[in-house]
Amino acid sequence: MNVKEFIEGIHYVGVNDRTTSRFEALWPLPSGVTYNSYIVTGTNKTALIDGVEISACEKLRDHIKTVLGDKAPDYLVINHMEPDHTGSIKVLRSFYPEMTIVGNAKTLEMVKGFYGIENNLLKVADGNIIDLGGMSLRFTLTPMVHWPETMMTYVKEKSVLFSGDAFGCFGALTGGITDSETDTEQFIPEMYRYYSNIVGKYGVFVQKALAKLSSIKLDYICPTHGPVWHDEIARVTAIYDSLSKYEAETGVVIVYGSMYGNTEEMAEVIASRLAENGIKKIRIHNASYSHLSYILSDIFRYKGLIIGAPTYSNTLFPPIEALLQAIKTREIKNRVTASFGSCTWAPQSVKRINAVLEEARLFNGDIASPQAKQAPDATAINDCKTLADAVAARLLNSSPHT
Ligand SMILES: Cc1cc2nc3c(=O)[nH]c(=O)nc-3n(C[C@H](O)[C@H](O)[C@H](O)COP(=O)(O)O)c2cc1C
Repeated sequence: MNVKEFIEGIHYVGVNDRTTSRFEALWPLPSGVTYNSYIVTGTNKTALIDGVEISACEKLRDHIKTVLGDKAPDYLVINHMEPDHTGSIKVLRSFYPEMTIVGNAKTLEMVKGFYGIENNLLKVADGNIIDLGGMSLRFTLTPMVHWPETMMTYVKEKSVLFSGDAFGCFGALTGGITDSETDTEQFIPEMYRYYSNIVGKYGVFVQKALAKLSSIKLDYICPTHGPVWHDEIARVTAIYDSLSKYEAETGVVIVYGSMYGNTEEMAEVIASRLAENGIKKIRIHNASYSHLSYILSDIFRYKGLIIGAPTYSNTLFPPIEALLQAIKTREIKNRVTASFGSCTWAPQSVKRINAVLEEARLFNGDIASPQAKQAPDATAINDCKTLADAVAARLLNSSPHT
């Protein structure tokens, strides 16, 4: 049972889920996920911060009982309405009818809309404080750090921030609750994947939230997924700062689609030539086999992006079309991009890749796109090498993390 008083007066009461295979019915969960919930105990009142997904509700209730016995929490604070945190609130309400649900104006509208709950609600605004007795909850609105209602809750007396989805990651906990007690290397890649897929579109809003939080003292960050951050606060806030500015490391992601190996051969030539040019961090994805979430995670991480595809029914091979739309949706910026493709009679794939890159403001028109007709011939191979040289030169001449 994951119940632990990790700071005096603050308990972790969250739940591990190792059976749901896809988060939001989209993102694979090879190591599971957590639904984090916390209890803050003051001398007069108690507050449950964030709830859990409906299937985890019974476990959450057991955890609450372990901490509070038969007493009900006085408040349930909702930092984020997404049902992986609120799916349980109707049932929790039936367990604890006297518990007041706390949220901002947008949250409470959603509480009514999703769950039909209209009574015993407390509306809070930016900067409002609830005093629990020796512990206080201060609310900071951080809209669009995922949804419009998202907010964070700060306990000044302990310098603890309940950050909602921000700083969260996929992966169930493996015994330890805080980063001091666990191997965080299992979670950091999953923080990149979580950010890129779930929060990535909202970089501007993450920057606004980071600015709002910059003056407060942070000893613990308690997100809704993954471990509680304490020792590694500087590391995870730097990751968030960098990702939300669309900064990237020197490295190249090559993503390609290929049915019969012709486009794949071009990808291999490009990768070899990049390596000859001194690029070490090269990540290659066959888009029919790598899950989109891992491809996007690498694209957020590395500065170079080279996309290749065959022409398919007079347009683009479908997995690459889907990838391009996902890139566009996330408004990814500041990448060195290039494209390549293959066809048999009428080339369309490169035209389409470049058109979507252009719509996404990611098109570098000065790097030519190699095209193979049937198997790549000497000219196509040579053009792939020229492309790799141009991308490498751009990357090696720009400073890392820009
Ligand atoms: C279902 C299907 C649709 C295709 N549509 C086109 C097309 O519209 N125009 C074209 O020039 N080639 C088309 N091709 C041919 C491929 O683009 C070409 O063979 C290419 O080299 C395949 O690359 P790959 O070996 O990387 O899969 C099609 C091939 C398949 C299997």
